[in-house]
Amino acid sequence: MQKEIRIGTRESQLALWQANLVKDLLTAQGYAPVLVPIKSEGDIDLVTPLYEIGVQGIFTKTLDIALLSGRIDIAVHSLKDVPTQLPKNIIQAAVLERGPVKDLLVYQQDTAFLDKPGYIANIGTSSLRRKAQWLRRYPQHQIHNLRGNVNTRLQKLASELWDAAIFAAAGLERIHLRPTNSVILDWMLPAPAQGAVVAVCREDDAFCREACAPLHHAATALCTQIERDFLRVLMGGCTTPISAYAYIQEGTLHFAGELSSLDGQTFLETAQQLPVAQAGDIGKQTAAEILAKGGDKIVAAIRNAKP
Ligand SMILES: NCc1[nH]cc(CCC(=O)O)c1CC(=O)O
Repeated sequence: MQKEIRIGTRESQLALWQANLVKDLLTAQGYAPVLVPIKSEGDIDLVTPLYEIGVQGIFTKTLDIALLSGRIDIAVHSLKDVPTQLPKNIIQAAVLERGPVKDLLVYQQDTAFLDKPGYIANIGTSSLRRKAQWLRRYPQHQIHNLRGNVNTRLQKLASELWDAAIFAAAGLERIHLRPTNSVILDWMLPAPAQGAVVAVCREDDAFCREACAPLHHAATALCTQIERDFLRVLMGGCTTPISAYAYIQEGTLHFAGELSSLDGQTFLETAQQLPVAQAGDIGKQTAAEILAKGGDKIVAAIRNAKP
């Protein structure tokens, strides 16, 4: 009999969808995976000192601990939620082929409000990146905080008198919750690694690394690594108005990245195209250039604005 692979996941509908995807792919490879849903960090007795293992991300912390303590063998995450610095002894075992990348506007009535001059629309989002880009395009609009998982955020939008709210298309489309009243925001530059799913495991777990290897999608891994390099060099793992998107078309890697002030009024951006084979360091390089061009001042202002 095959050795069981325990896949740890958060309990939201999207998290379970992602974990089931990994489960199905591993099953197809002949493995015997089982899901281990794990409650959010508040429900767990945290004995292991976090600072010792260097665990950072609020979404990934609990699963990192479960992994390092041997309670699970693999953890599945939205790569967007994973800190750029992984904890010691945790590695990306597989970056899955990317799904929908863009952001999505879910509106209450229609989108006519976008073209009404002077109209002060109410828009829900808690993302600094979405807020900054939205306010640059629609400076008069009012942004409202909208937290929670995609299900609770959709409910909240429906219960508020807001005009619209912004979501990751991947989050809604994957669990078939994209409402008819929605439109892709093609002009909005997504978050680093948006739409990508990662399976992580312990570095010393040769069995799981081998099991996950066929799930790895090299092009997605390269593109998201470039995007996350851009984020890491600019700002580290904090939530920030940093956007980055890389994709490959006919051997050419296209990269766009942006650092914005919180109000969206000041921003520095980069757009690059180069052969895939030469693209590995482009996220790091362009982030360093942006810092040197005054990005350091934008970053300092963002840090100081934080409570
Ligand atoms: N920040 C939460 C989060 N993390 C991943 C997704 C959706 C899936 C993805 O972007 O890969 C979402 C929801 C959202 O941003 O609307």
